[in-house]
Amino acid sequence: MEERLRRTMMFVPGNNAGMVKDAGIYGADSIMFDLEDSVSMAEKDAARMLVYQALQTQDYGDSELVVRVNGIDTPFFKNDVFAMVKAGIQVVRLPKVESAQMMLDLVKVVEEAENKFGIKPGTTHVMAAIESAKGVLNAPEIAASTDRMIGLALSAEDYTTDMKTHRYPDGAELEFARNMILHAARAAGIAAFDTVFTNMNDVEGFKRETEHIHELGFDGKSLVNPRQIDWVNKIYEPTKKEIENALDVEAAIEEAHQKGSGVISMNGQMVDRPVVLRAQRVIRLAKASNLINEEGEYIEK
Ligand SMILES: CC(C)(COP(=O)(O)OP(=O)(O)OC[C@H]1O[C@@H](n2cnc3c(N)ncnc32)[C@H](O)[C@@H]1OP(=O)(O)O)[C@@H](O)C(=O)NCCC(=O)NCCSC(=O)C[C@@](O)(CC(=O)O)C(=O)O
Ligand SMILES: [Mg+2]
Repeated sequence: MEERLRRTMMFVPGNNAGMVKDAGIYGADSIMFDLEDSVSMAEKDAARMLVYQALQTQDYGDSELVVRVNGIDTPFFKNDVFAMVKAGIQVVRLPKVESAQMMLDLVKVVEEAENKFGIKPGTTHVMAAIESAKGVLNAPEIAASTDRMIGLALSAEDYTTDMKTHRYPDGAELEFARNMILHAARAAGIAAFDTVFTNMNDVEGFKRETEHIHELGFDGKSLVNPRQIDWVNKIYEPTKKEIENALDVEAAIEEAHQKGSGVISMNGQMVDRPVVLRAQRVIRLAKASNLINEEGEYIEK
């Protein structure tokens, strides 16, 4: 199955009826309804109900639908998971994950809910938000905890609090966590999401951070505002040179396969499986940015 692009995962406060209703119009790769920290204690039940109803009635287009449920140790957790699974959510994001066991406990409840509501077992995927030193150190076992996992996310607001620091413009305080999470995710074959950037007035800071995590190899970022979607997409857009090279690689490997080989030389450059995989990702990103036409050619903008 073709890997899904997950450049932008936008938080939508689950108690904000307007935002929940319109969340589909911005073109986020993933929409993440939040039942946790953006919702006050008094509104937990109302938010769950609002998101449940929206999932039944709204059209969110091609966006992947994710919900951040309340933590496993809260009185809201089980009701959140049951309601969201019943509503057909695609991914349940568990906050403040510190061990593989927490993911297994989540999966047990997801399984119960799938059985209860007659949903095909295994349909609902899960992901973990890493928000503490313990979570970062256990990232490899968390990433590999269950076949339902689609990704790990760094949650820098809680993480920096746990580390007794705060966020700095150069992001040095996050480098270890970023690298651990990225390596754990890649080793398990799942996605890695960088953290939210919450200062809406610092557009340059947001872009600098996104360029950095793009270079490191993150699939994308968690976002708090729709304006951030285009900025991320622009940074993840491949260049004309990268796209043309990827198209040449596809053609060259096709020729190699026809000759019964898995490797070929293209302008003196060896083309083999890893080069092909990179080219395929470039082509997926280019298609998502409308930079390749039906005939598979680069579109000059
Ligand atoms: C930041 C701000 C207040 C700015 O307000 P502003 O008013 O300046 O926004 P404007 O740009 O003016 O809005 C223009 C139009 O977009 C609409 N619109 C805006 N935001 C939208 C949105 N998110 N979804 C859909 N629609 C949206 C809006 O309704 C308006 O629509 P309209 O009136 O029709 O024009 C607002 O965005 C917002 O509330 N964001 C969500 C905050 C949130 O969810 N926080 C919790 C997650 S973090 C966390 O918990 C930390 C973490 O756990 C994270 C981890 O784990 O990763 C960790 O530890 O790190
Ligand atoms: Mg948090």
